[in-house]
Amino acid sequence: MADDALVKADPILDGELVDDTLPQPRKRFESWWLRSRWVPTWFKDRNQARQAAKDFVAGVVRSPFRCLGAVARGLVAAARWWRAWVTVRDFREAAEQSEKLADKFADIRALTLFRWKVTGAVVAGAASVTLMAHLVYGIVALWVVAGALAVALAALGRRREGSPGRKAVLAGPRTLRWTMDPQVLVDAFRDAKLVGKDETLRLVERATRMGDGWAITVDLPATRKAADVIKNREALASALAVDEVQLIVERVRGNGGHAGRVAMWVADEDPYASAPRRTPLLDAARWDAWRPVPFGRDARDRRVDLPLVWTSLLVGAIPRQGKTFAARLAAAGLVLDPFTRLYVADFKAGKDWDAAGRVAHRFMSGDEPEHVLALVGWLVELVSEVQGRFRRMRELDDETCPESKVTPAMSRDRALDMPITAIFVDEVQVPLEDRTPVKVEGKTLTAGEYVGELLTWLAKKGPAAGIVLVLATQRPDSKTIPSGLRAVLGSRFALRVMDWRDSNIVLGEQMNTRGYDSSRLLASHKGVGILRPDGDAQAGGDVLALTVRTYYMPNEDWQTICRRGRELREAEGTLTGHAAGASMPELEMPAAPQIVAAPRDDAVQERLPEPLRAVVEYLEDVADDREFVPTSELTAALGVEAKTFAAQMSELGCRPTRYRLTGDDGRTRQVRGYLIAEIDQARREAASFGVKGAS
Ligand SMILES: Nc1ncnc2c1ncn2[C@@H]1O[C@H](COP(=O)(O)OP(=O)(O)OP(=O)(O)O)[C@@H](O)[C@H]1O
Repeated sequence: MADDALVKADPILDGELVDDTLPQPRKRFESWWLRSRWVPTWFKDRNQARQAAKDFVAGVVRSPFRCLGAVARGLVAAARWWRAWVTVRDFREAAEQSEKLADKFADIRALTLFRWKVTGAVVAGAASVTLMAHLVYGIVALWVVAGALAVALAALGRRREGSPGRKAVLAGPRTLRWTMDPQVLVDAFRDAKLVGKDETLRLVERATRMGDGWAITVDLPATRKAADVIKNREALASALAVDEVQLIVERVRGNGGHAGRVAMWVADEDPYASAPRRTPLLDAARWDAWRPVPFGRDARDRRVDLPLVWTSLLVGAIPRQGKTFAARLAAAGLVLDPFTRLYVADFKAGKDWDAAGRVAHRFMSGDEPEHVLALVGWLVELVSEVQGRFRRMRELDDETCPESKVTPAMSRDRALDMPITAIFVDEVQVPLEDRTPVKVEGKTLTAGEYVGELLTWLAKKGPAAGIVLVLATQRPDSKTIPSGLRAVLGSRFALRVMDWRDSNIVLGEQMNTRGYDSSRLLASHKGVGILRPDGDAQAGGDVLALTVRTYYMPNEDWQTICRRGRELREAEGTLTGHAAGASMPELEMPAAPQIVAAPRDDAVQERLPEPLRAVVEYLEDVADDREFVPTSELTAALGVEAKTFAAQMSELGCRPTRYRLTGDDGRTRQVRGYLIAEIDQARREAASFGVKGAS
């Protein structure tokens, strides 16, 4: 195809290198101007100035109508006052209340008559004065009188701050009224119980048109928190009469913000109803894996990029919501970097990932037990790769490797052989739930448990060594994804799930109470999910999480990207493994369950509670394949007192049992001790608890 042959060149940029990590000089006046409370915001910001000009023009155009309205209201108010005066209403009501109306009737009538006369005299006097003025000064006098009367009536009928006049029972749609009348916004905050009855908001930035919606920044009253507004976004959306997907509420952080400053944006219509956008990677000739990958757009149509290096990603959702599409987007950026090594395991066994076979170092698609065992093989391979990388990094000089972390230069240096290596596992619940037995260090585990352990180890240790883990699952429940694994996956993306518990499992505990619950997303909003970026990687600036609609990358675009990735690898000479046509190494597809060594994690071992740590170390030193170890042997070896030892071990979940042992003399005796499997179970539980506690 002709478009295959055409490769877009990188843009040629001309510029000057500026080290913006150094403190930048800023002119004092400029700094004062921008920070001062006395300088109006429209002098500081072009957008605000434009909006102020628009508001001014709108104000001028609307002013005759507003003036007319005020005069009419004034006329009504004056008429009401006069009626009450002329009928002596206050006197009459007081008499009614004290049940003396009959006694006072004559007085009231006399007073009414008198007030009518006064009214008549005033009207006649005013009319004759006006007439005389007209005769003396002509028509001008009439205009002056009418003008003075209008001004007086308009002043009487003007809307006073905080009293927007009489409210109709059915006020009609509230939508967007707040953009013109900030009092409506204050009322909405009060109705949503975000501010008290006597509290009000302070306008920081007036309502401005931004994209296809309106943005406004307000300060909450002292002690009220922006986090609560985010949490109760739905109530505020209801008070403003918009769908909650149209309302974006963010806390303003950093220098210009504080805990009570809220930036709101209200979309004119459902921001996800429009056609999805294609990924910009389609136009990129190549990509750098170290650059955050274009992932999607938020409701305000701002681009959201996802850093992948030095972190890992968990994608969770119910079926058909766009999980695979999201994971493929992350993969696309790495496919377009020829220095990246890819492992792709598609347990969905569909066609979605097939194109990755052209570029991947290891690739498989299937959901049989042999595929799970192949994955075990890959993971073991990656574990030893990570251990090897750390060993080699220790030997490198400080200039090449300043810390025990892969750098961009190191990842591209072929002599060092430490490329960014990403492993994508779609439908990761399939291997995690597999029950095929595998023997590890003489102990039998299910393949699922072992995959869980290996993935946890890789997610914890791998990122610094340039390993990126991307896992997608259809079943984000606590039984499928071990908590130890979840705790170490840095970035999370939750598309629609069944309930808030599943959402919390993907996004993290208590996220629903902080206003992030992906079970509330609409089924029709495919590809829309909540992204919780890695705190260290800072994908979304300072936000905790944000709603994103992923770019749309159908299969044909994905194939184009993979084809381009292959061409780039061919040109750089980095095509390896499966993509280069290498036959599957034995490790990849073992015929029978294989014995593989569990990775030893010194850091976790260090954190094991005593005396478990001492027991584990002793058993490792002895290194035999017994099923049972007598208590007497352990107490003698560790030099501890038997009773205390038994109590401590019980607390850690290891209870002693009686076991038949055959002695050297051939006689069988019953001894008390511990099953190795139980000790191992306690070790694993303590280790994963340690990870959770540390994170
Ligand atoms: N960003 C997007 N914009 C619009 N539609 C999308 C987007 N992402 C995914 N979709 C649509 O959602 C459908 C389901 O996507 P995908 O196959 O990724 O779902 P899945 O969650 O992986 O499903 P399963 O669990 O069945 O594997 C796709 O066919 C696609 O048309």
